[in-house]
Amino acid sequence: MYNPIKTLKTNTIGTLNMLGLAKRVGARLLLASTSEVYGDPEVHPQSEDYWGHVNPIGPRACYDEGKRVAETMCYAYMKQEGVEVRVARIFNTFGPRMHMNDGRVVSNFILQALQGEPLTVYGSGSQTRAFQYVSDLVNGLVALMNSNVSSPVNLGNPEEHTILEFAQLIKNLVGSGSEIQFLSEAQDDPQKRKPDIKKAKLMLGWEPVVPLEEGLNKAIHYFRKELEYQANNQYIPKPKPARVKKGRTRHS
Ligand SMILES: O=C(O)[C@H]1O[C@H](OP(=O)(O)OP(=O)(O)OC[C@H]2O[C@@H](n3ccc(=O)[nH]c3=O)[C@H](O)[C@@H]2O)[C@H](O)[C@@H](O)[C@@H]1O
Repeated sequence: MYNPIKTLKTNTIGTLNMLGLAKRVGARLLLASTSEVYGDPEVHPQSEDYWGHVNPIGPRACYDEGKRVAETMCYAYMKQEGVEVRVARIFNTFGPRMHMNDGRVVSNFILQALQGEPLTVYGSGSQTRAFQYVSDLVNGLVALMNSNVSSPVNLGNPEEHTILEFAQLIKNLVGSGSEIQFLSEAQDDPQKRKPDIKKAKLMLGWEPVVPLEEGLNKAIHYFRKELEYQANNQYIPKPKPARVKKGRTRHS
């Protein structure tokens, strides 16, 4: 994490401030929680009743533990002060208008493929993720806020891929000649992640509808236009460098 103290303050003090405000004005509060509360999960797929597997002192802890305590605070305010809370556990999400340089895998791979740079895979690429398109998430959040479900709900697309498959898919969709470059694995990187969305289906009547390739094509289109625009303005964004330990680099 780029700034662990700021991440912790936002998740803890920020959530506390918002809960205080919600109590004062009688508002319903939506917590944008995360699949990261499950850590590097030993249960697969992850359902809401799984308590998770988080390293409390690792490099991701500021985010994982920050979100976990944010959830704890929501339920303390609900119980003690009657604040209405809705808690969405959001799984990996992408789409147009996502930040081009925040270092996440979708933005990195698309930028790298469009710029003819190597696609940087951390570790062997056998770790998995399931990616949801942003409009599906927004519909899920609206359904959750309009529901009477106060317990946490997973919002994600259960279509799971390895990161290496994902790199190849993006290369193909972009039509890029980029090579795939293997870098050292990121510390405490969750090895598997896939949402169990039975609860959202049953209680919200929600499920994702946008196929992965369709969503990726929209994101690629957006990134291409942004690059063109920024090239005309003399600014070429670069993918954020690998947030990994120094190590041996392999090429495929
Ligand atoms: O959606 C979620 O649940 C969480 O997902 C992400 O965390 P992460 O799954 O680690 O997302 P990425 O940083 O995009 O990484 C996904 C995978 O791709 C790998 N990766 C990432 C970037 C890259 O250039 N190459 C690469 O192989 C990572 O090691 C990881 O295995 C976000 O960083 C969190 O904010 C969010 O809460």
